[in-house]
Amino acid sequence: MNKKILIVEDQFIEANHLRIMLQRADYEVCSVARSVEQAEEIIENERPDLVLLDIFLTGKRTGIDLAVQLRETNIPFIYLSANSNEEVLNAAKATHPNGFLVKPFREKDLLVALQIAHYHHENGLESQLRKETLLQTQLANITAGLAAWDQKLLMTAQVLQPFISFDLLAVGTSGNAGMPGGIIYFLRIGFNEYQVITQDGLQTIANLKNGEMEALQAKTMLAPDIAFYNNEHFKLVTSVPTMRKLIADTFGMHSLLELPLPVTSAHDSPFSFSFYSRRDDVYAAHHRALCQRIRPFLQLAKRSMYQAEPVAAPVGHINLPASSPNSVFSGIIGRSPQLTEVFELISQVAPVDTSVLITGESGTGKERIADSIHALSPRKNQPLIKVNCAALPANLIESELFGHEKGAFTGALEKRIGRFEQANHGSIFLDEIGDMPLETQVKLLRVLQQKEIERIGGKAPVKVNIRIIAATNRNLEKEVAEGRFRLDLYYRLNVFPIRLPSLAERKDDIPLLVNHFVQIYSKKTGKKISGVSDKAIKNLMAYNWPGNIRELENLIERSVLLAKNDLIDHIPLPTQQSQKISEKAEESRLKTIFENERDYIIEVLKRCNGRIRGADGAAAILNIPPTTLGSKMKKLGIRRDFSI
Ligand SMILES: Nc1ncnc2c1ncn2[C@@H]1O[C@H](COP(=O)(O)OP(=O)(O)OP(=O)(O)O)[C@@H](O)[C@H]1O
Repeated sequence: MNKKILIVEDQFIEANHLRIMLQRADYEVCSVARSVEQAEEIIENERPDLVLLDIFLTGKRTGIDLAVQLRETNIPFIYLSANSNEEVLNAAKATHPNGFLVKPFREKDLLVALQIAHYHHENGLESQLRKETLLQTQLANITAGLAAWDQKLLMTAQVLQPFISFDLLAVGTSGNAGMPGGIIYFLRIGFNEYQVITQDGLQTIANLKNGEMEALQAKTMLAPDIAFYNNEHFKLVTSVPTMRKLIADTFGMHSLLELPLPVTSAHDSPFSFSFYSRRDDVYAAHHRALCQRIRPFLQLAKRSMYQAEPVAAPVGHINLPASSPNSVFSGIIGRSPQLTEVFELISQVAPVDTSVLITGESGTGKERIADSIHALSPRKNQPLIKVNCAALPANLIESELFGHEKGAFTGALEKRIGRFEQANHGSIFLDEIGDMPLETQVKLLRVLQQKEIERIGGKAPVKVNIRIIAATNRNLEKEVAEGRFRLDLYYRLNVFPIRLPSLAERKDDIPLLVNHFVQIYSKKTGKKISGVSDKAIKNLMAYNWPGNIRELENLIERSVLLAKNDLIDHIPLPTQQSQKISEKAEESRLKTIFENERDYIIEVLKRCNGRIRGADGAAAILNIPPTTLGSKMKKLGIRRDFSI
């Protein structure tokens, strides 16, 4: 059956042109809307399979306003816009479009974008369904199991987390009709690690007197049905003294999703799951829809808990050791909520073959994340081939990636198997994908679409079965807007984006990281260093880490090398401030080889305007190959814009 497309475009000529292109490709154009209002009416009557959506339309509302509704009703859409302004792109991106075409575009671009959008939509739906079936099975297994009720609750919290992300889950009954423990709280303290807090425990943490909590509970009216509260709504529901306000204030929560279970008999008391998140604007209509679908399973789980052997209610707050998938991420140090979120994304995406795009500043650990995605995937016993797209010379990149036949070009003395073929049945990590030349991008797109490669000089394409993990520290939307990165490739790669927070965004992880690196480098150097003083840690926490974890690691390595005592009590930081204050002192201080090398490379890069390759590039002046310069810059934490 032909797919039904709705065009939302207020320019008559453009809309007509689109209609012709679509009909030529056998799509059915159900209508053309000039405003959001018209589009809403058509969507209600026709339910198109996909919407092509201009951003600026006749009337007050924009395509971005309509996109929010399309997302909620699960209709895929592609933006069409002439406006490449970054702010608009960011607002559009926040609505998770299935594609973005920058006007003017070619017929070919439109057709590829449509194919990609359908592919993503269908795959997204399919994998969502698969995951949800798994969730239902897990809930049914918990229900049928023999664990005590508090264990069952903990297991329920754990299996819900990937679907409804929460920092605190309050679950239970305020009526206390036979349910031991009343309400119990699960505070997330790590990936799959929860602190279990009883009502007594909460009273202690919140510093309440006897009777005060009961008074708050009595004033807390549960919503009659599933409801979520973000932003202003959240402020409103937490403005009056109730349990919601108590939890929001005590734990710094900003969003709430409430899932009450239906009361089915006179003996039943109100029982609910309340998911709280520290992030703003987390819960949405799709969470409400999911809650509706899983509610019958939770109802069964609740009954089984009533029947479970009553055990003494836990006193105070206790830690229930959860099975520890943390160990899977053992090389990735950190427990901050920002990193925990990344772990969650990894565990969701690793088992499926979806392409992953890891973004984040240089030195945030993108390569580590790629390693763990591969290690957690069914391909873990097959190779993970790593390619640094920025370090490959432009004239060799193709033969490096796709291989060549003997004699394919001057100098091709032997047949060469490219990296893609080496990665067959495994994964390929394309680091610095934003630096890939445009001509190679076209070829990569073909690998993604057709799952085959062509060796240079080869006679027939070779089928490959590869999982793609790409990473970049560039802003790819900006690269697309400026014509340096292909939009169709961007959408193919950006199926599952993972953004790694900078170290400055997760400073809570600094003490753990410092400890980790101290241990590594003490072992390497054979020194017995017990740790770093509190004062030094405080200084490290105050610094803003432009070179991220790599910079921290380098600094600790140097401090361990230079340490004279078993406790490192001072770590000199390259802060701009301290540099200014003590410029004189700095002049008289002898620099280390590390600092000298770094400063010299930065100086040369500045003179070459950041150019690395070519006769007047930094590598030629330094008389080293560009690839060596690239790895030195990486090691020394120097970015391409030669800042550190
Ligand atoms: N969470 C972490 N725990 C421990 N070590 C880490 C962590 N994240 C990164 N590292 C270490 O920091 C250094 C930089 O990490 P990595 O090379 O993965 O960064 P990157 O984001 O890929 O950098 P670039 O964009 O420059 O390629 C590596 O030595 C890595 O082992």
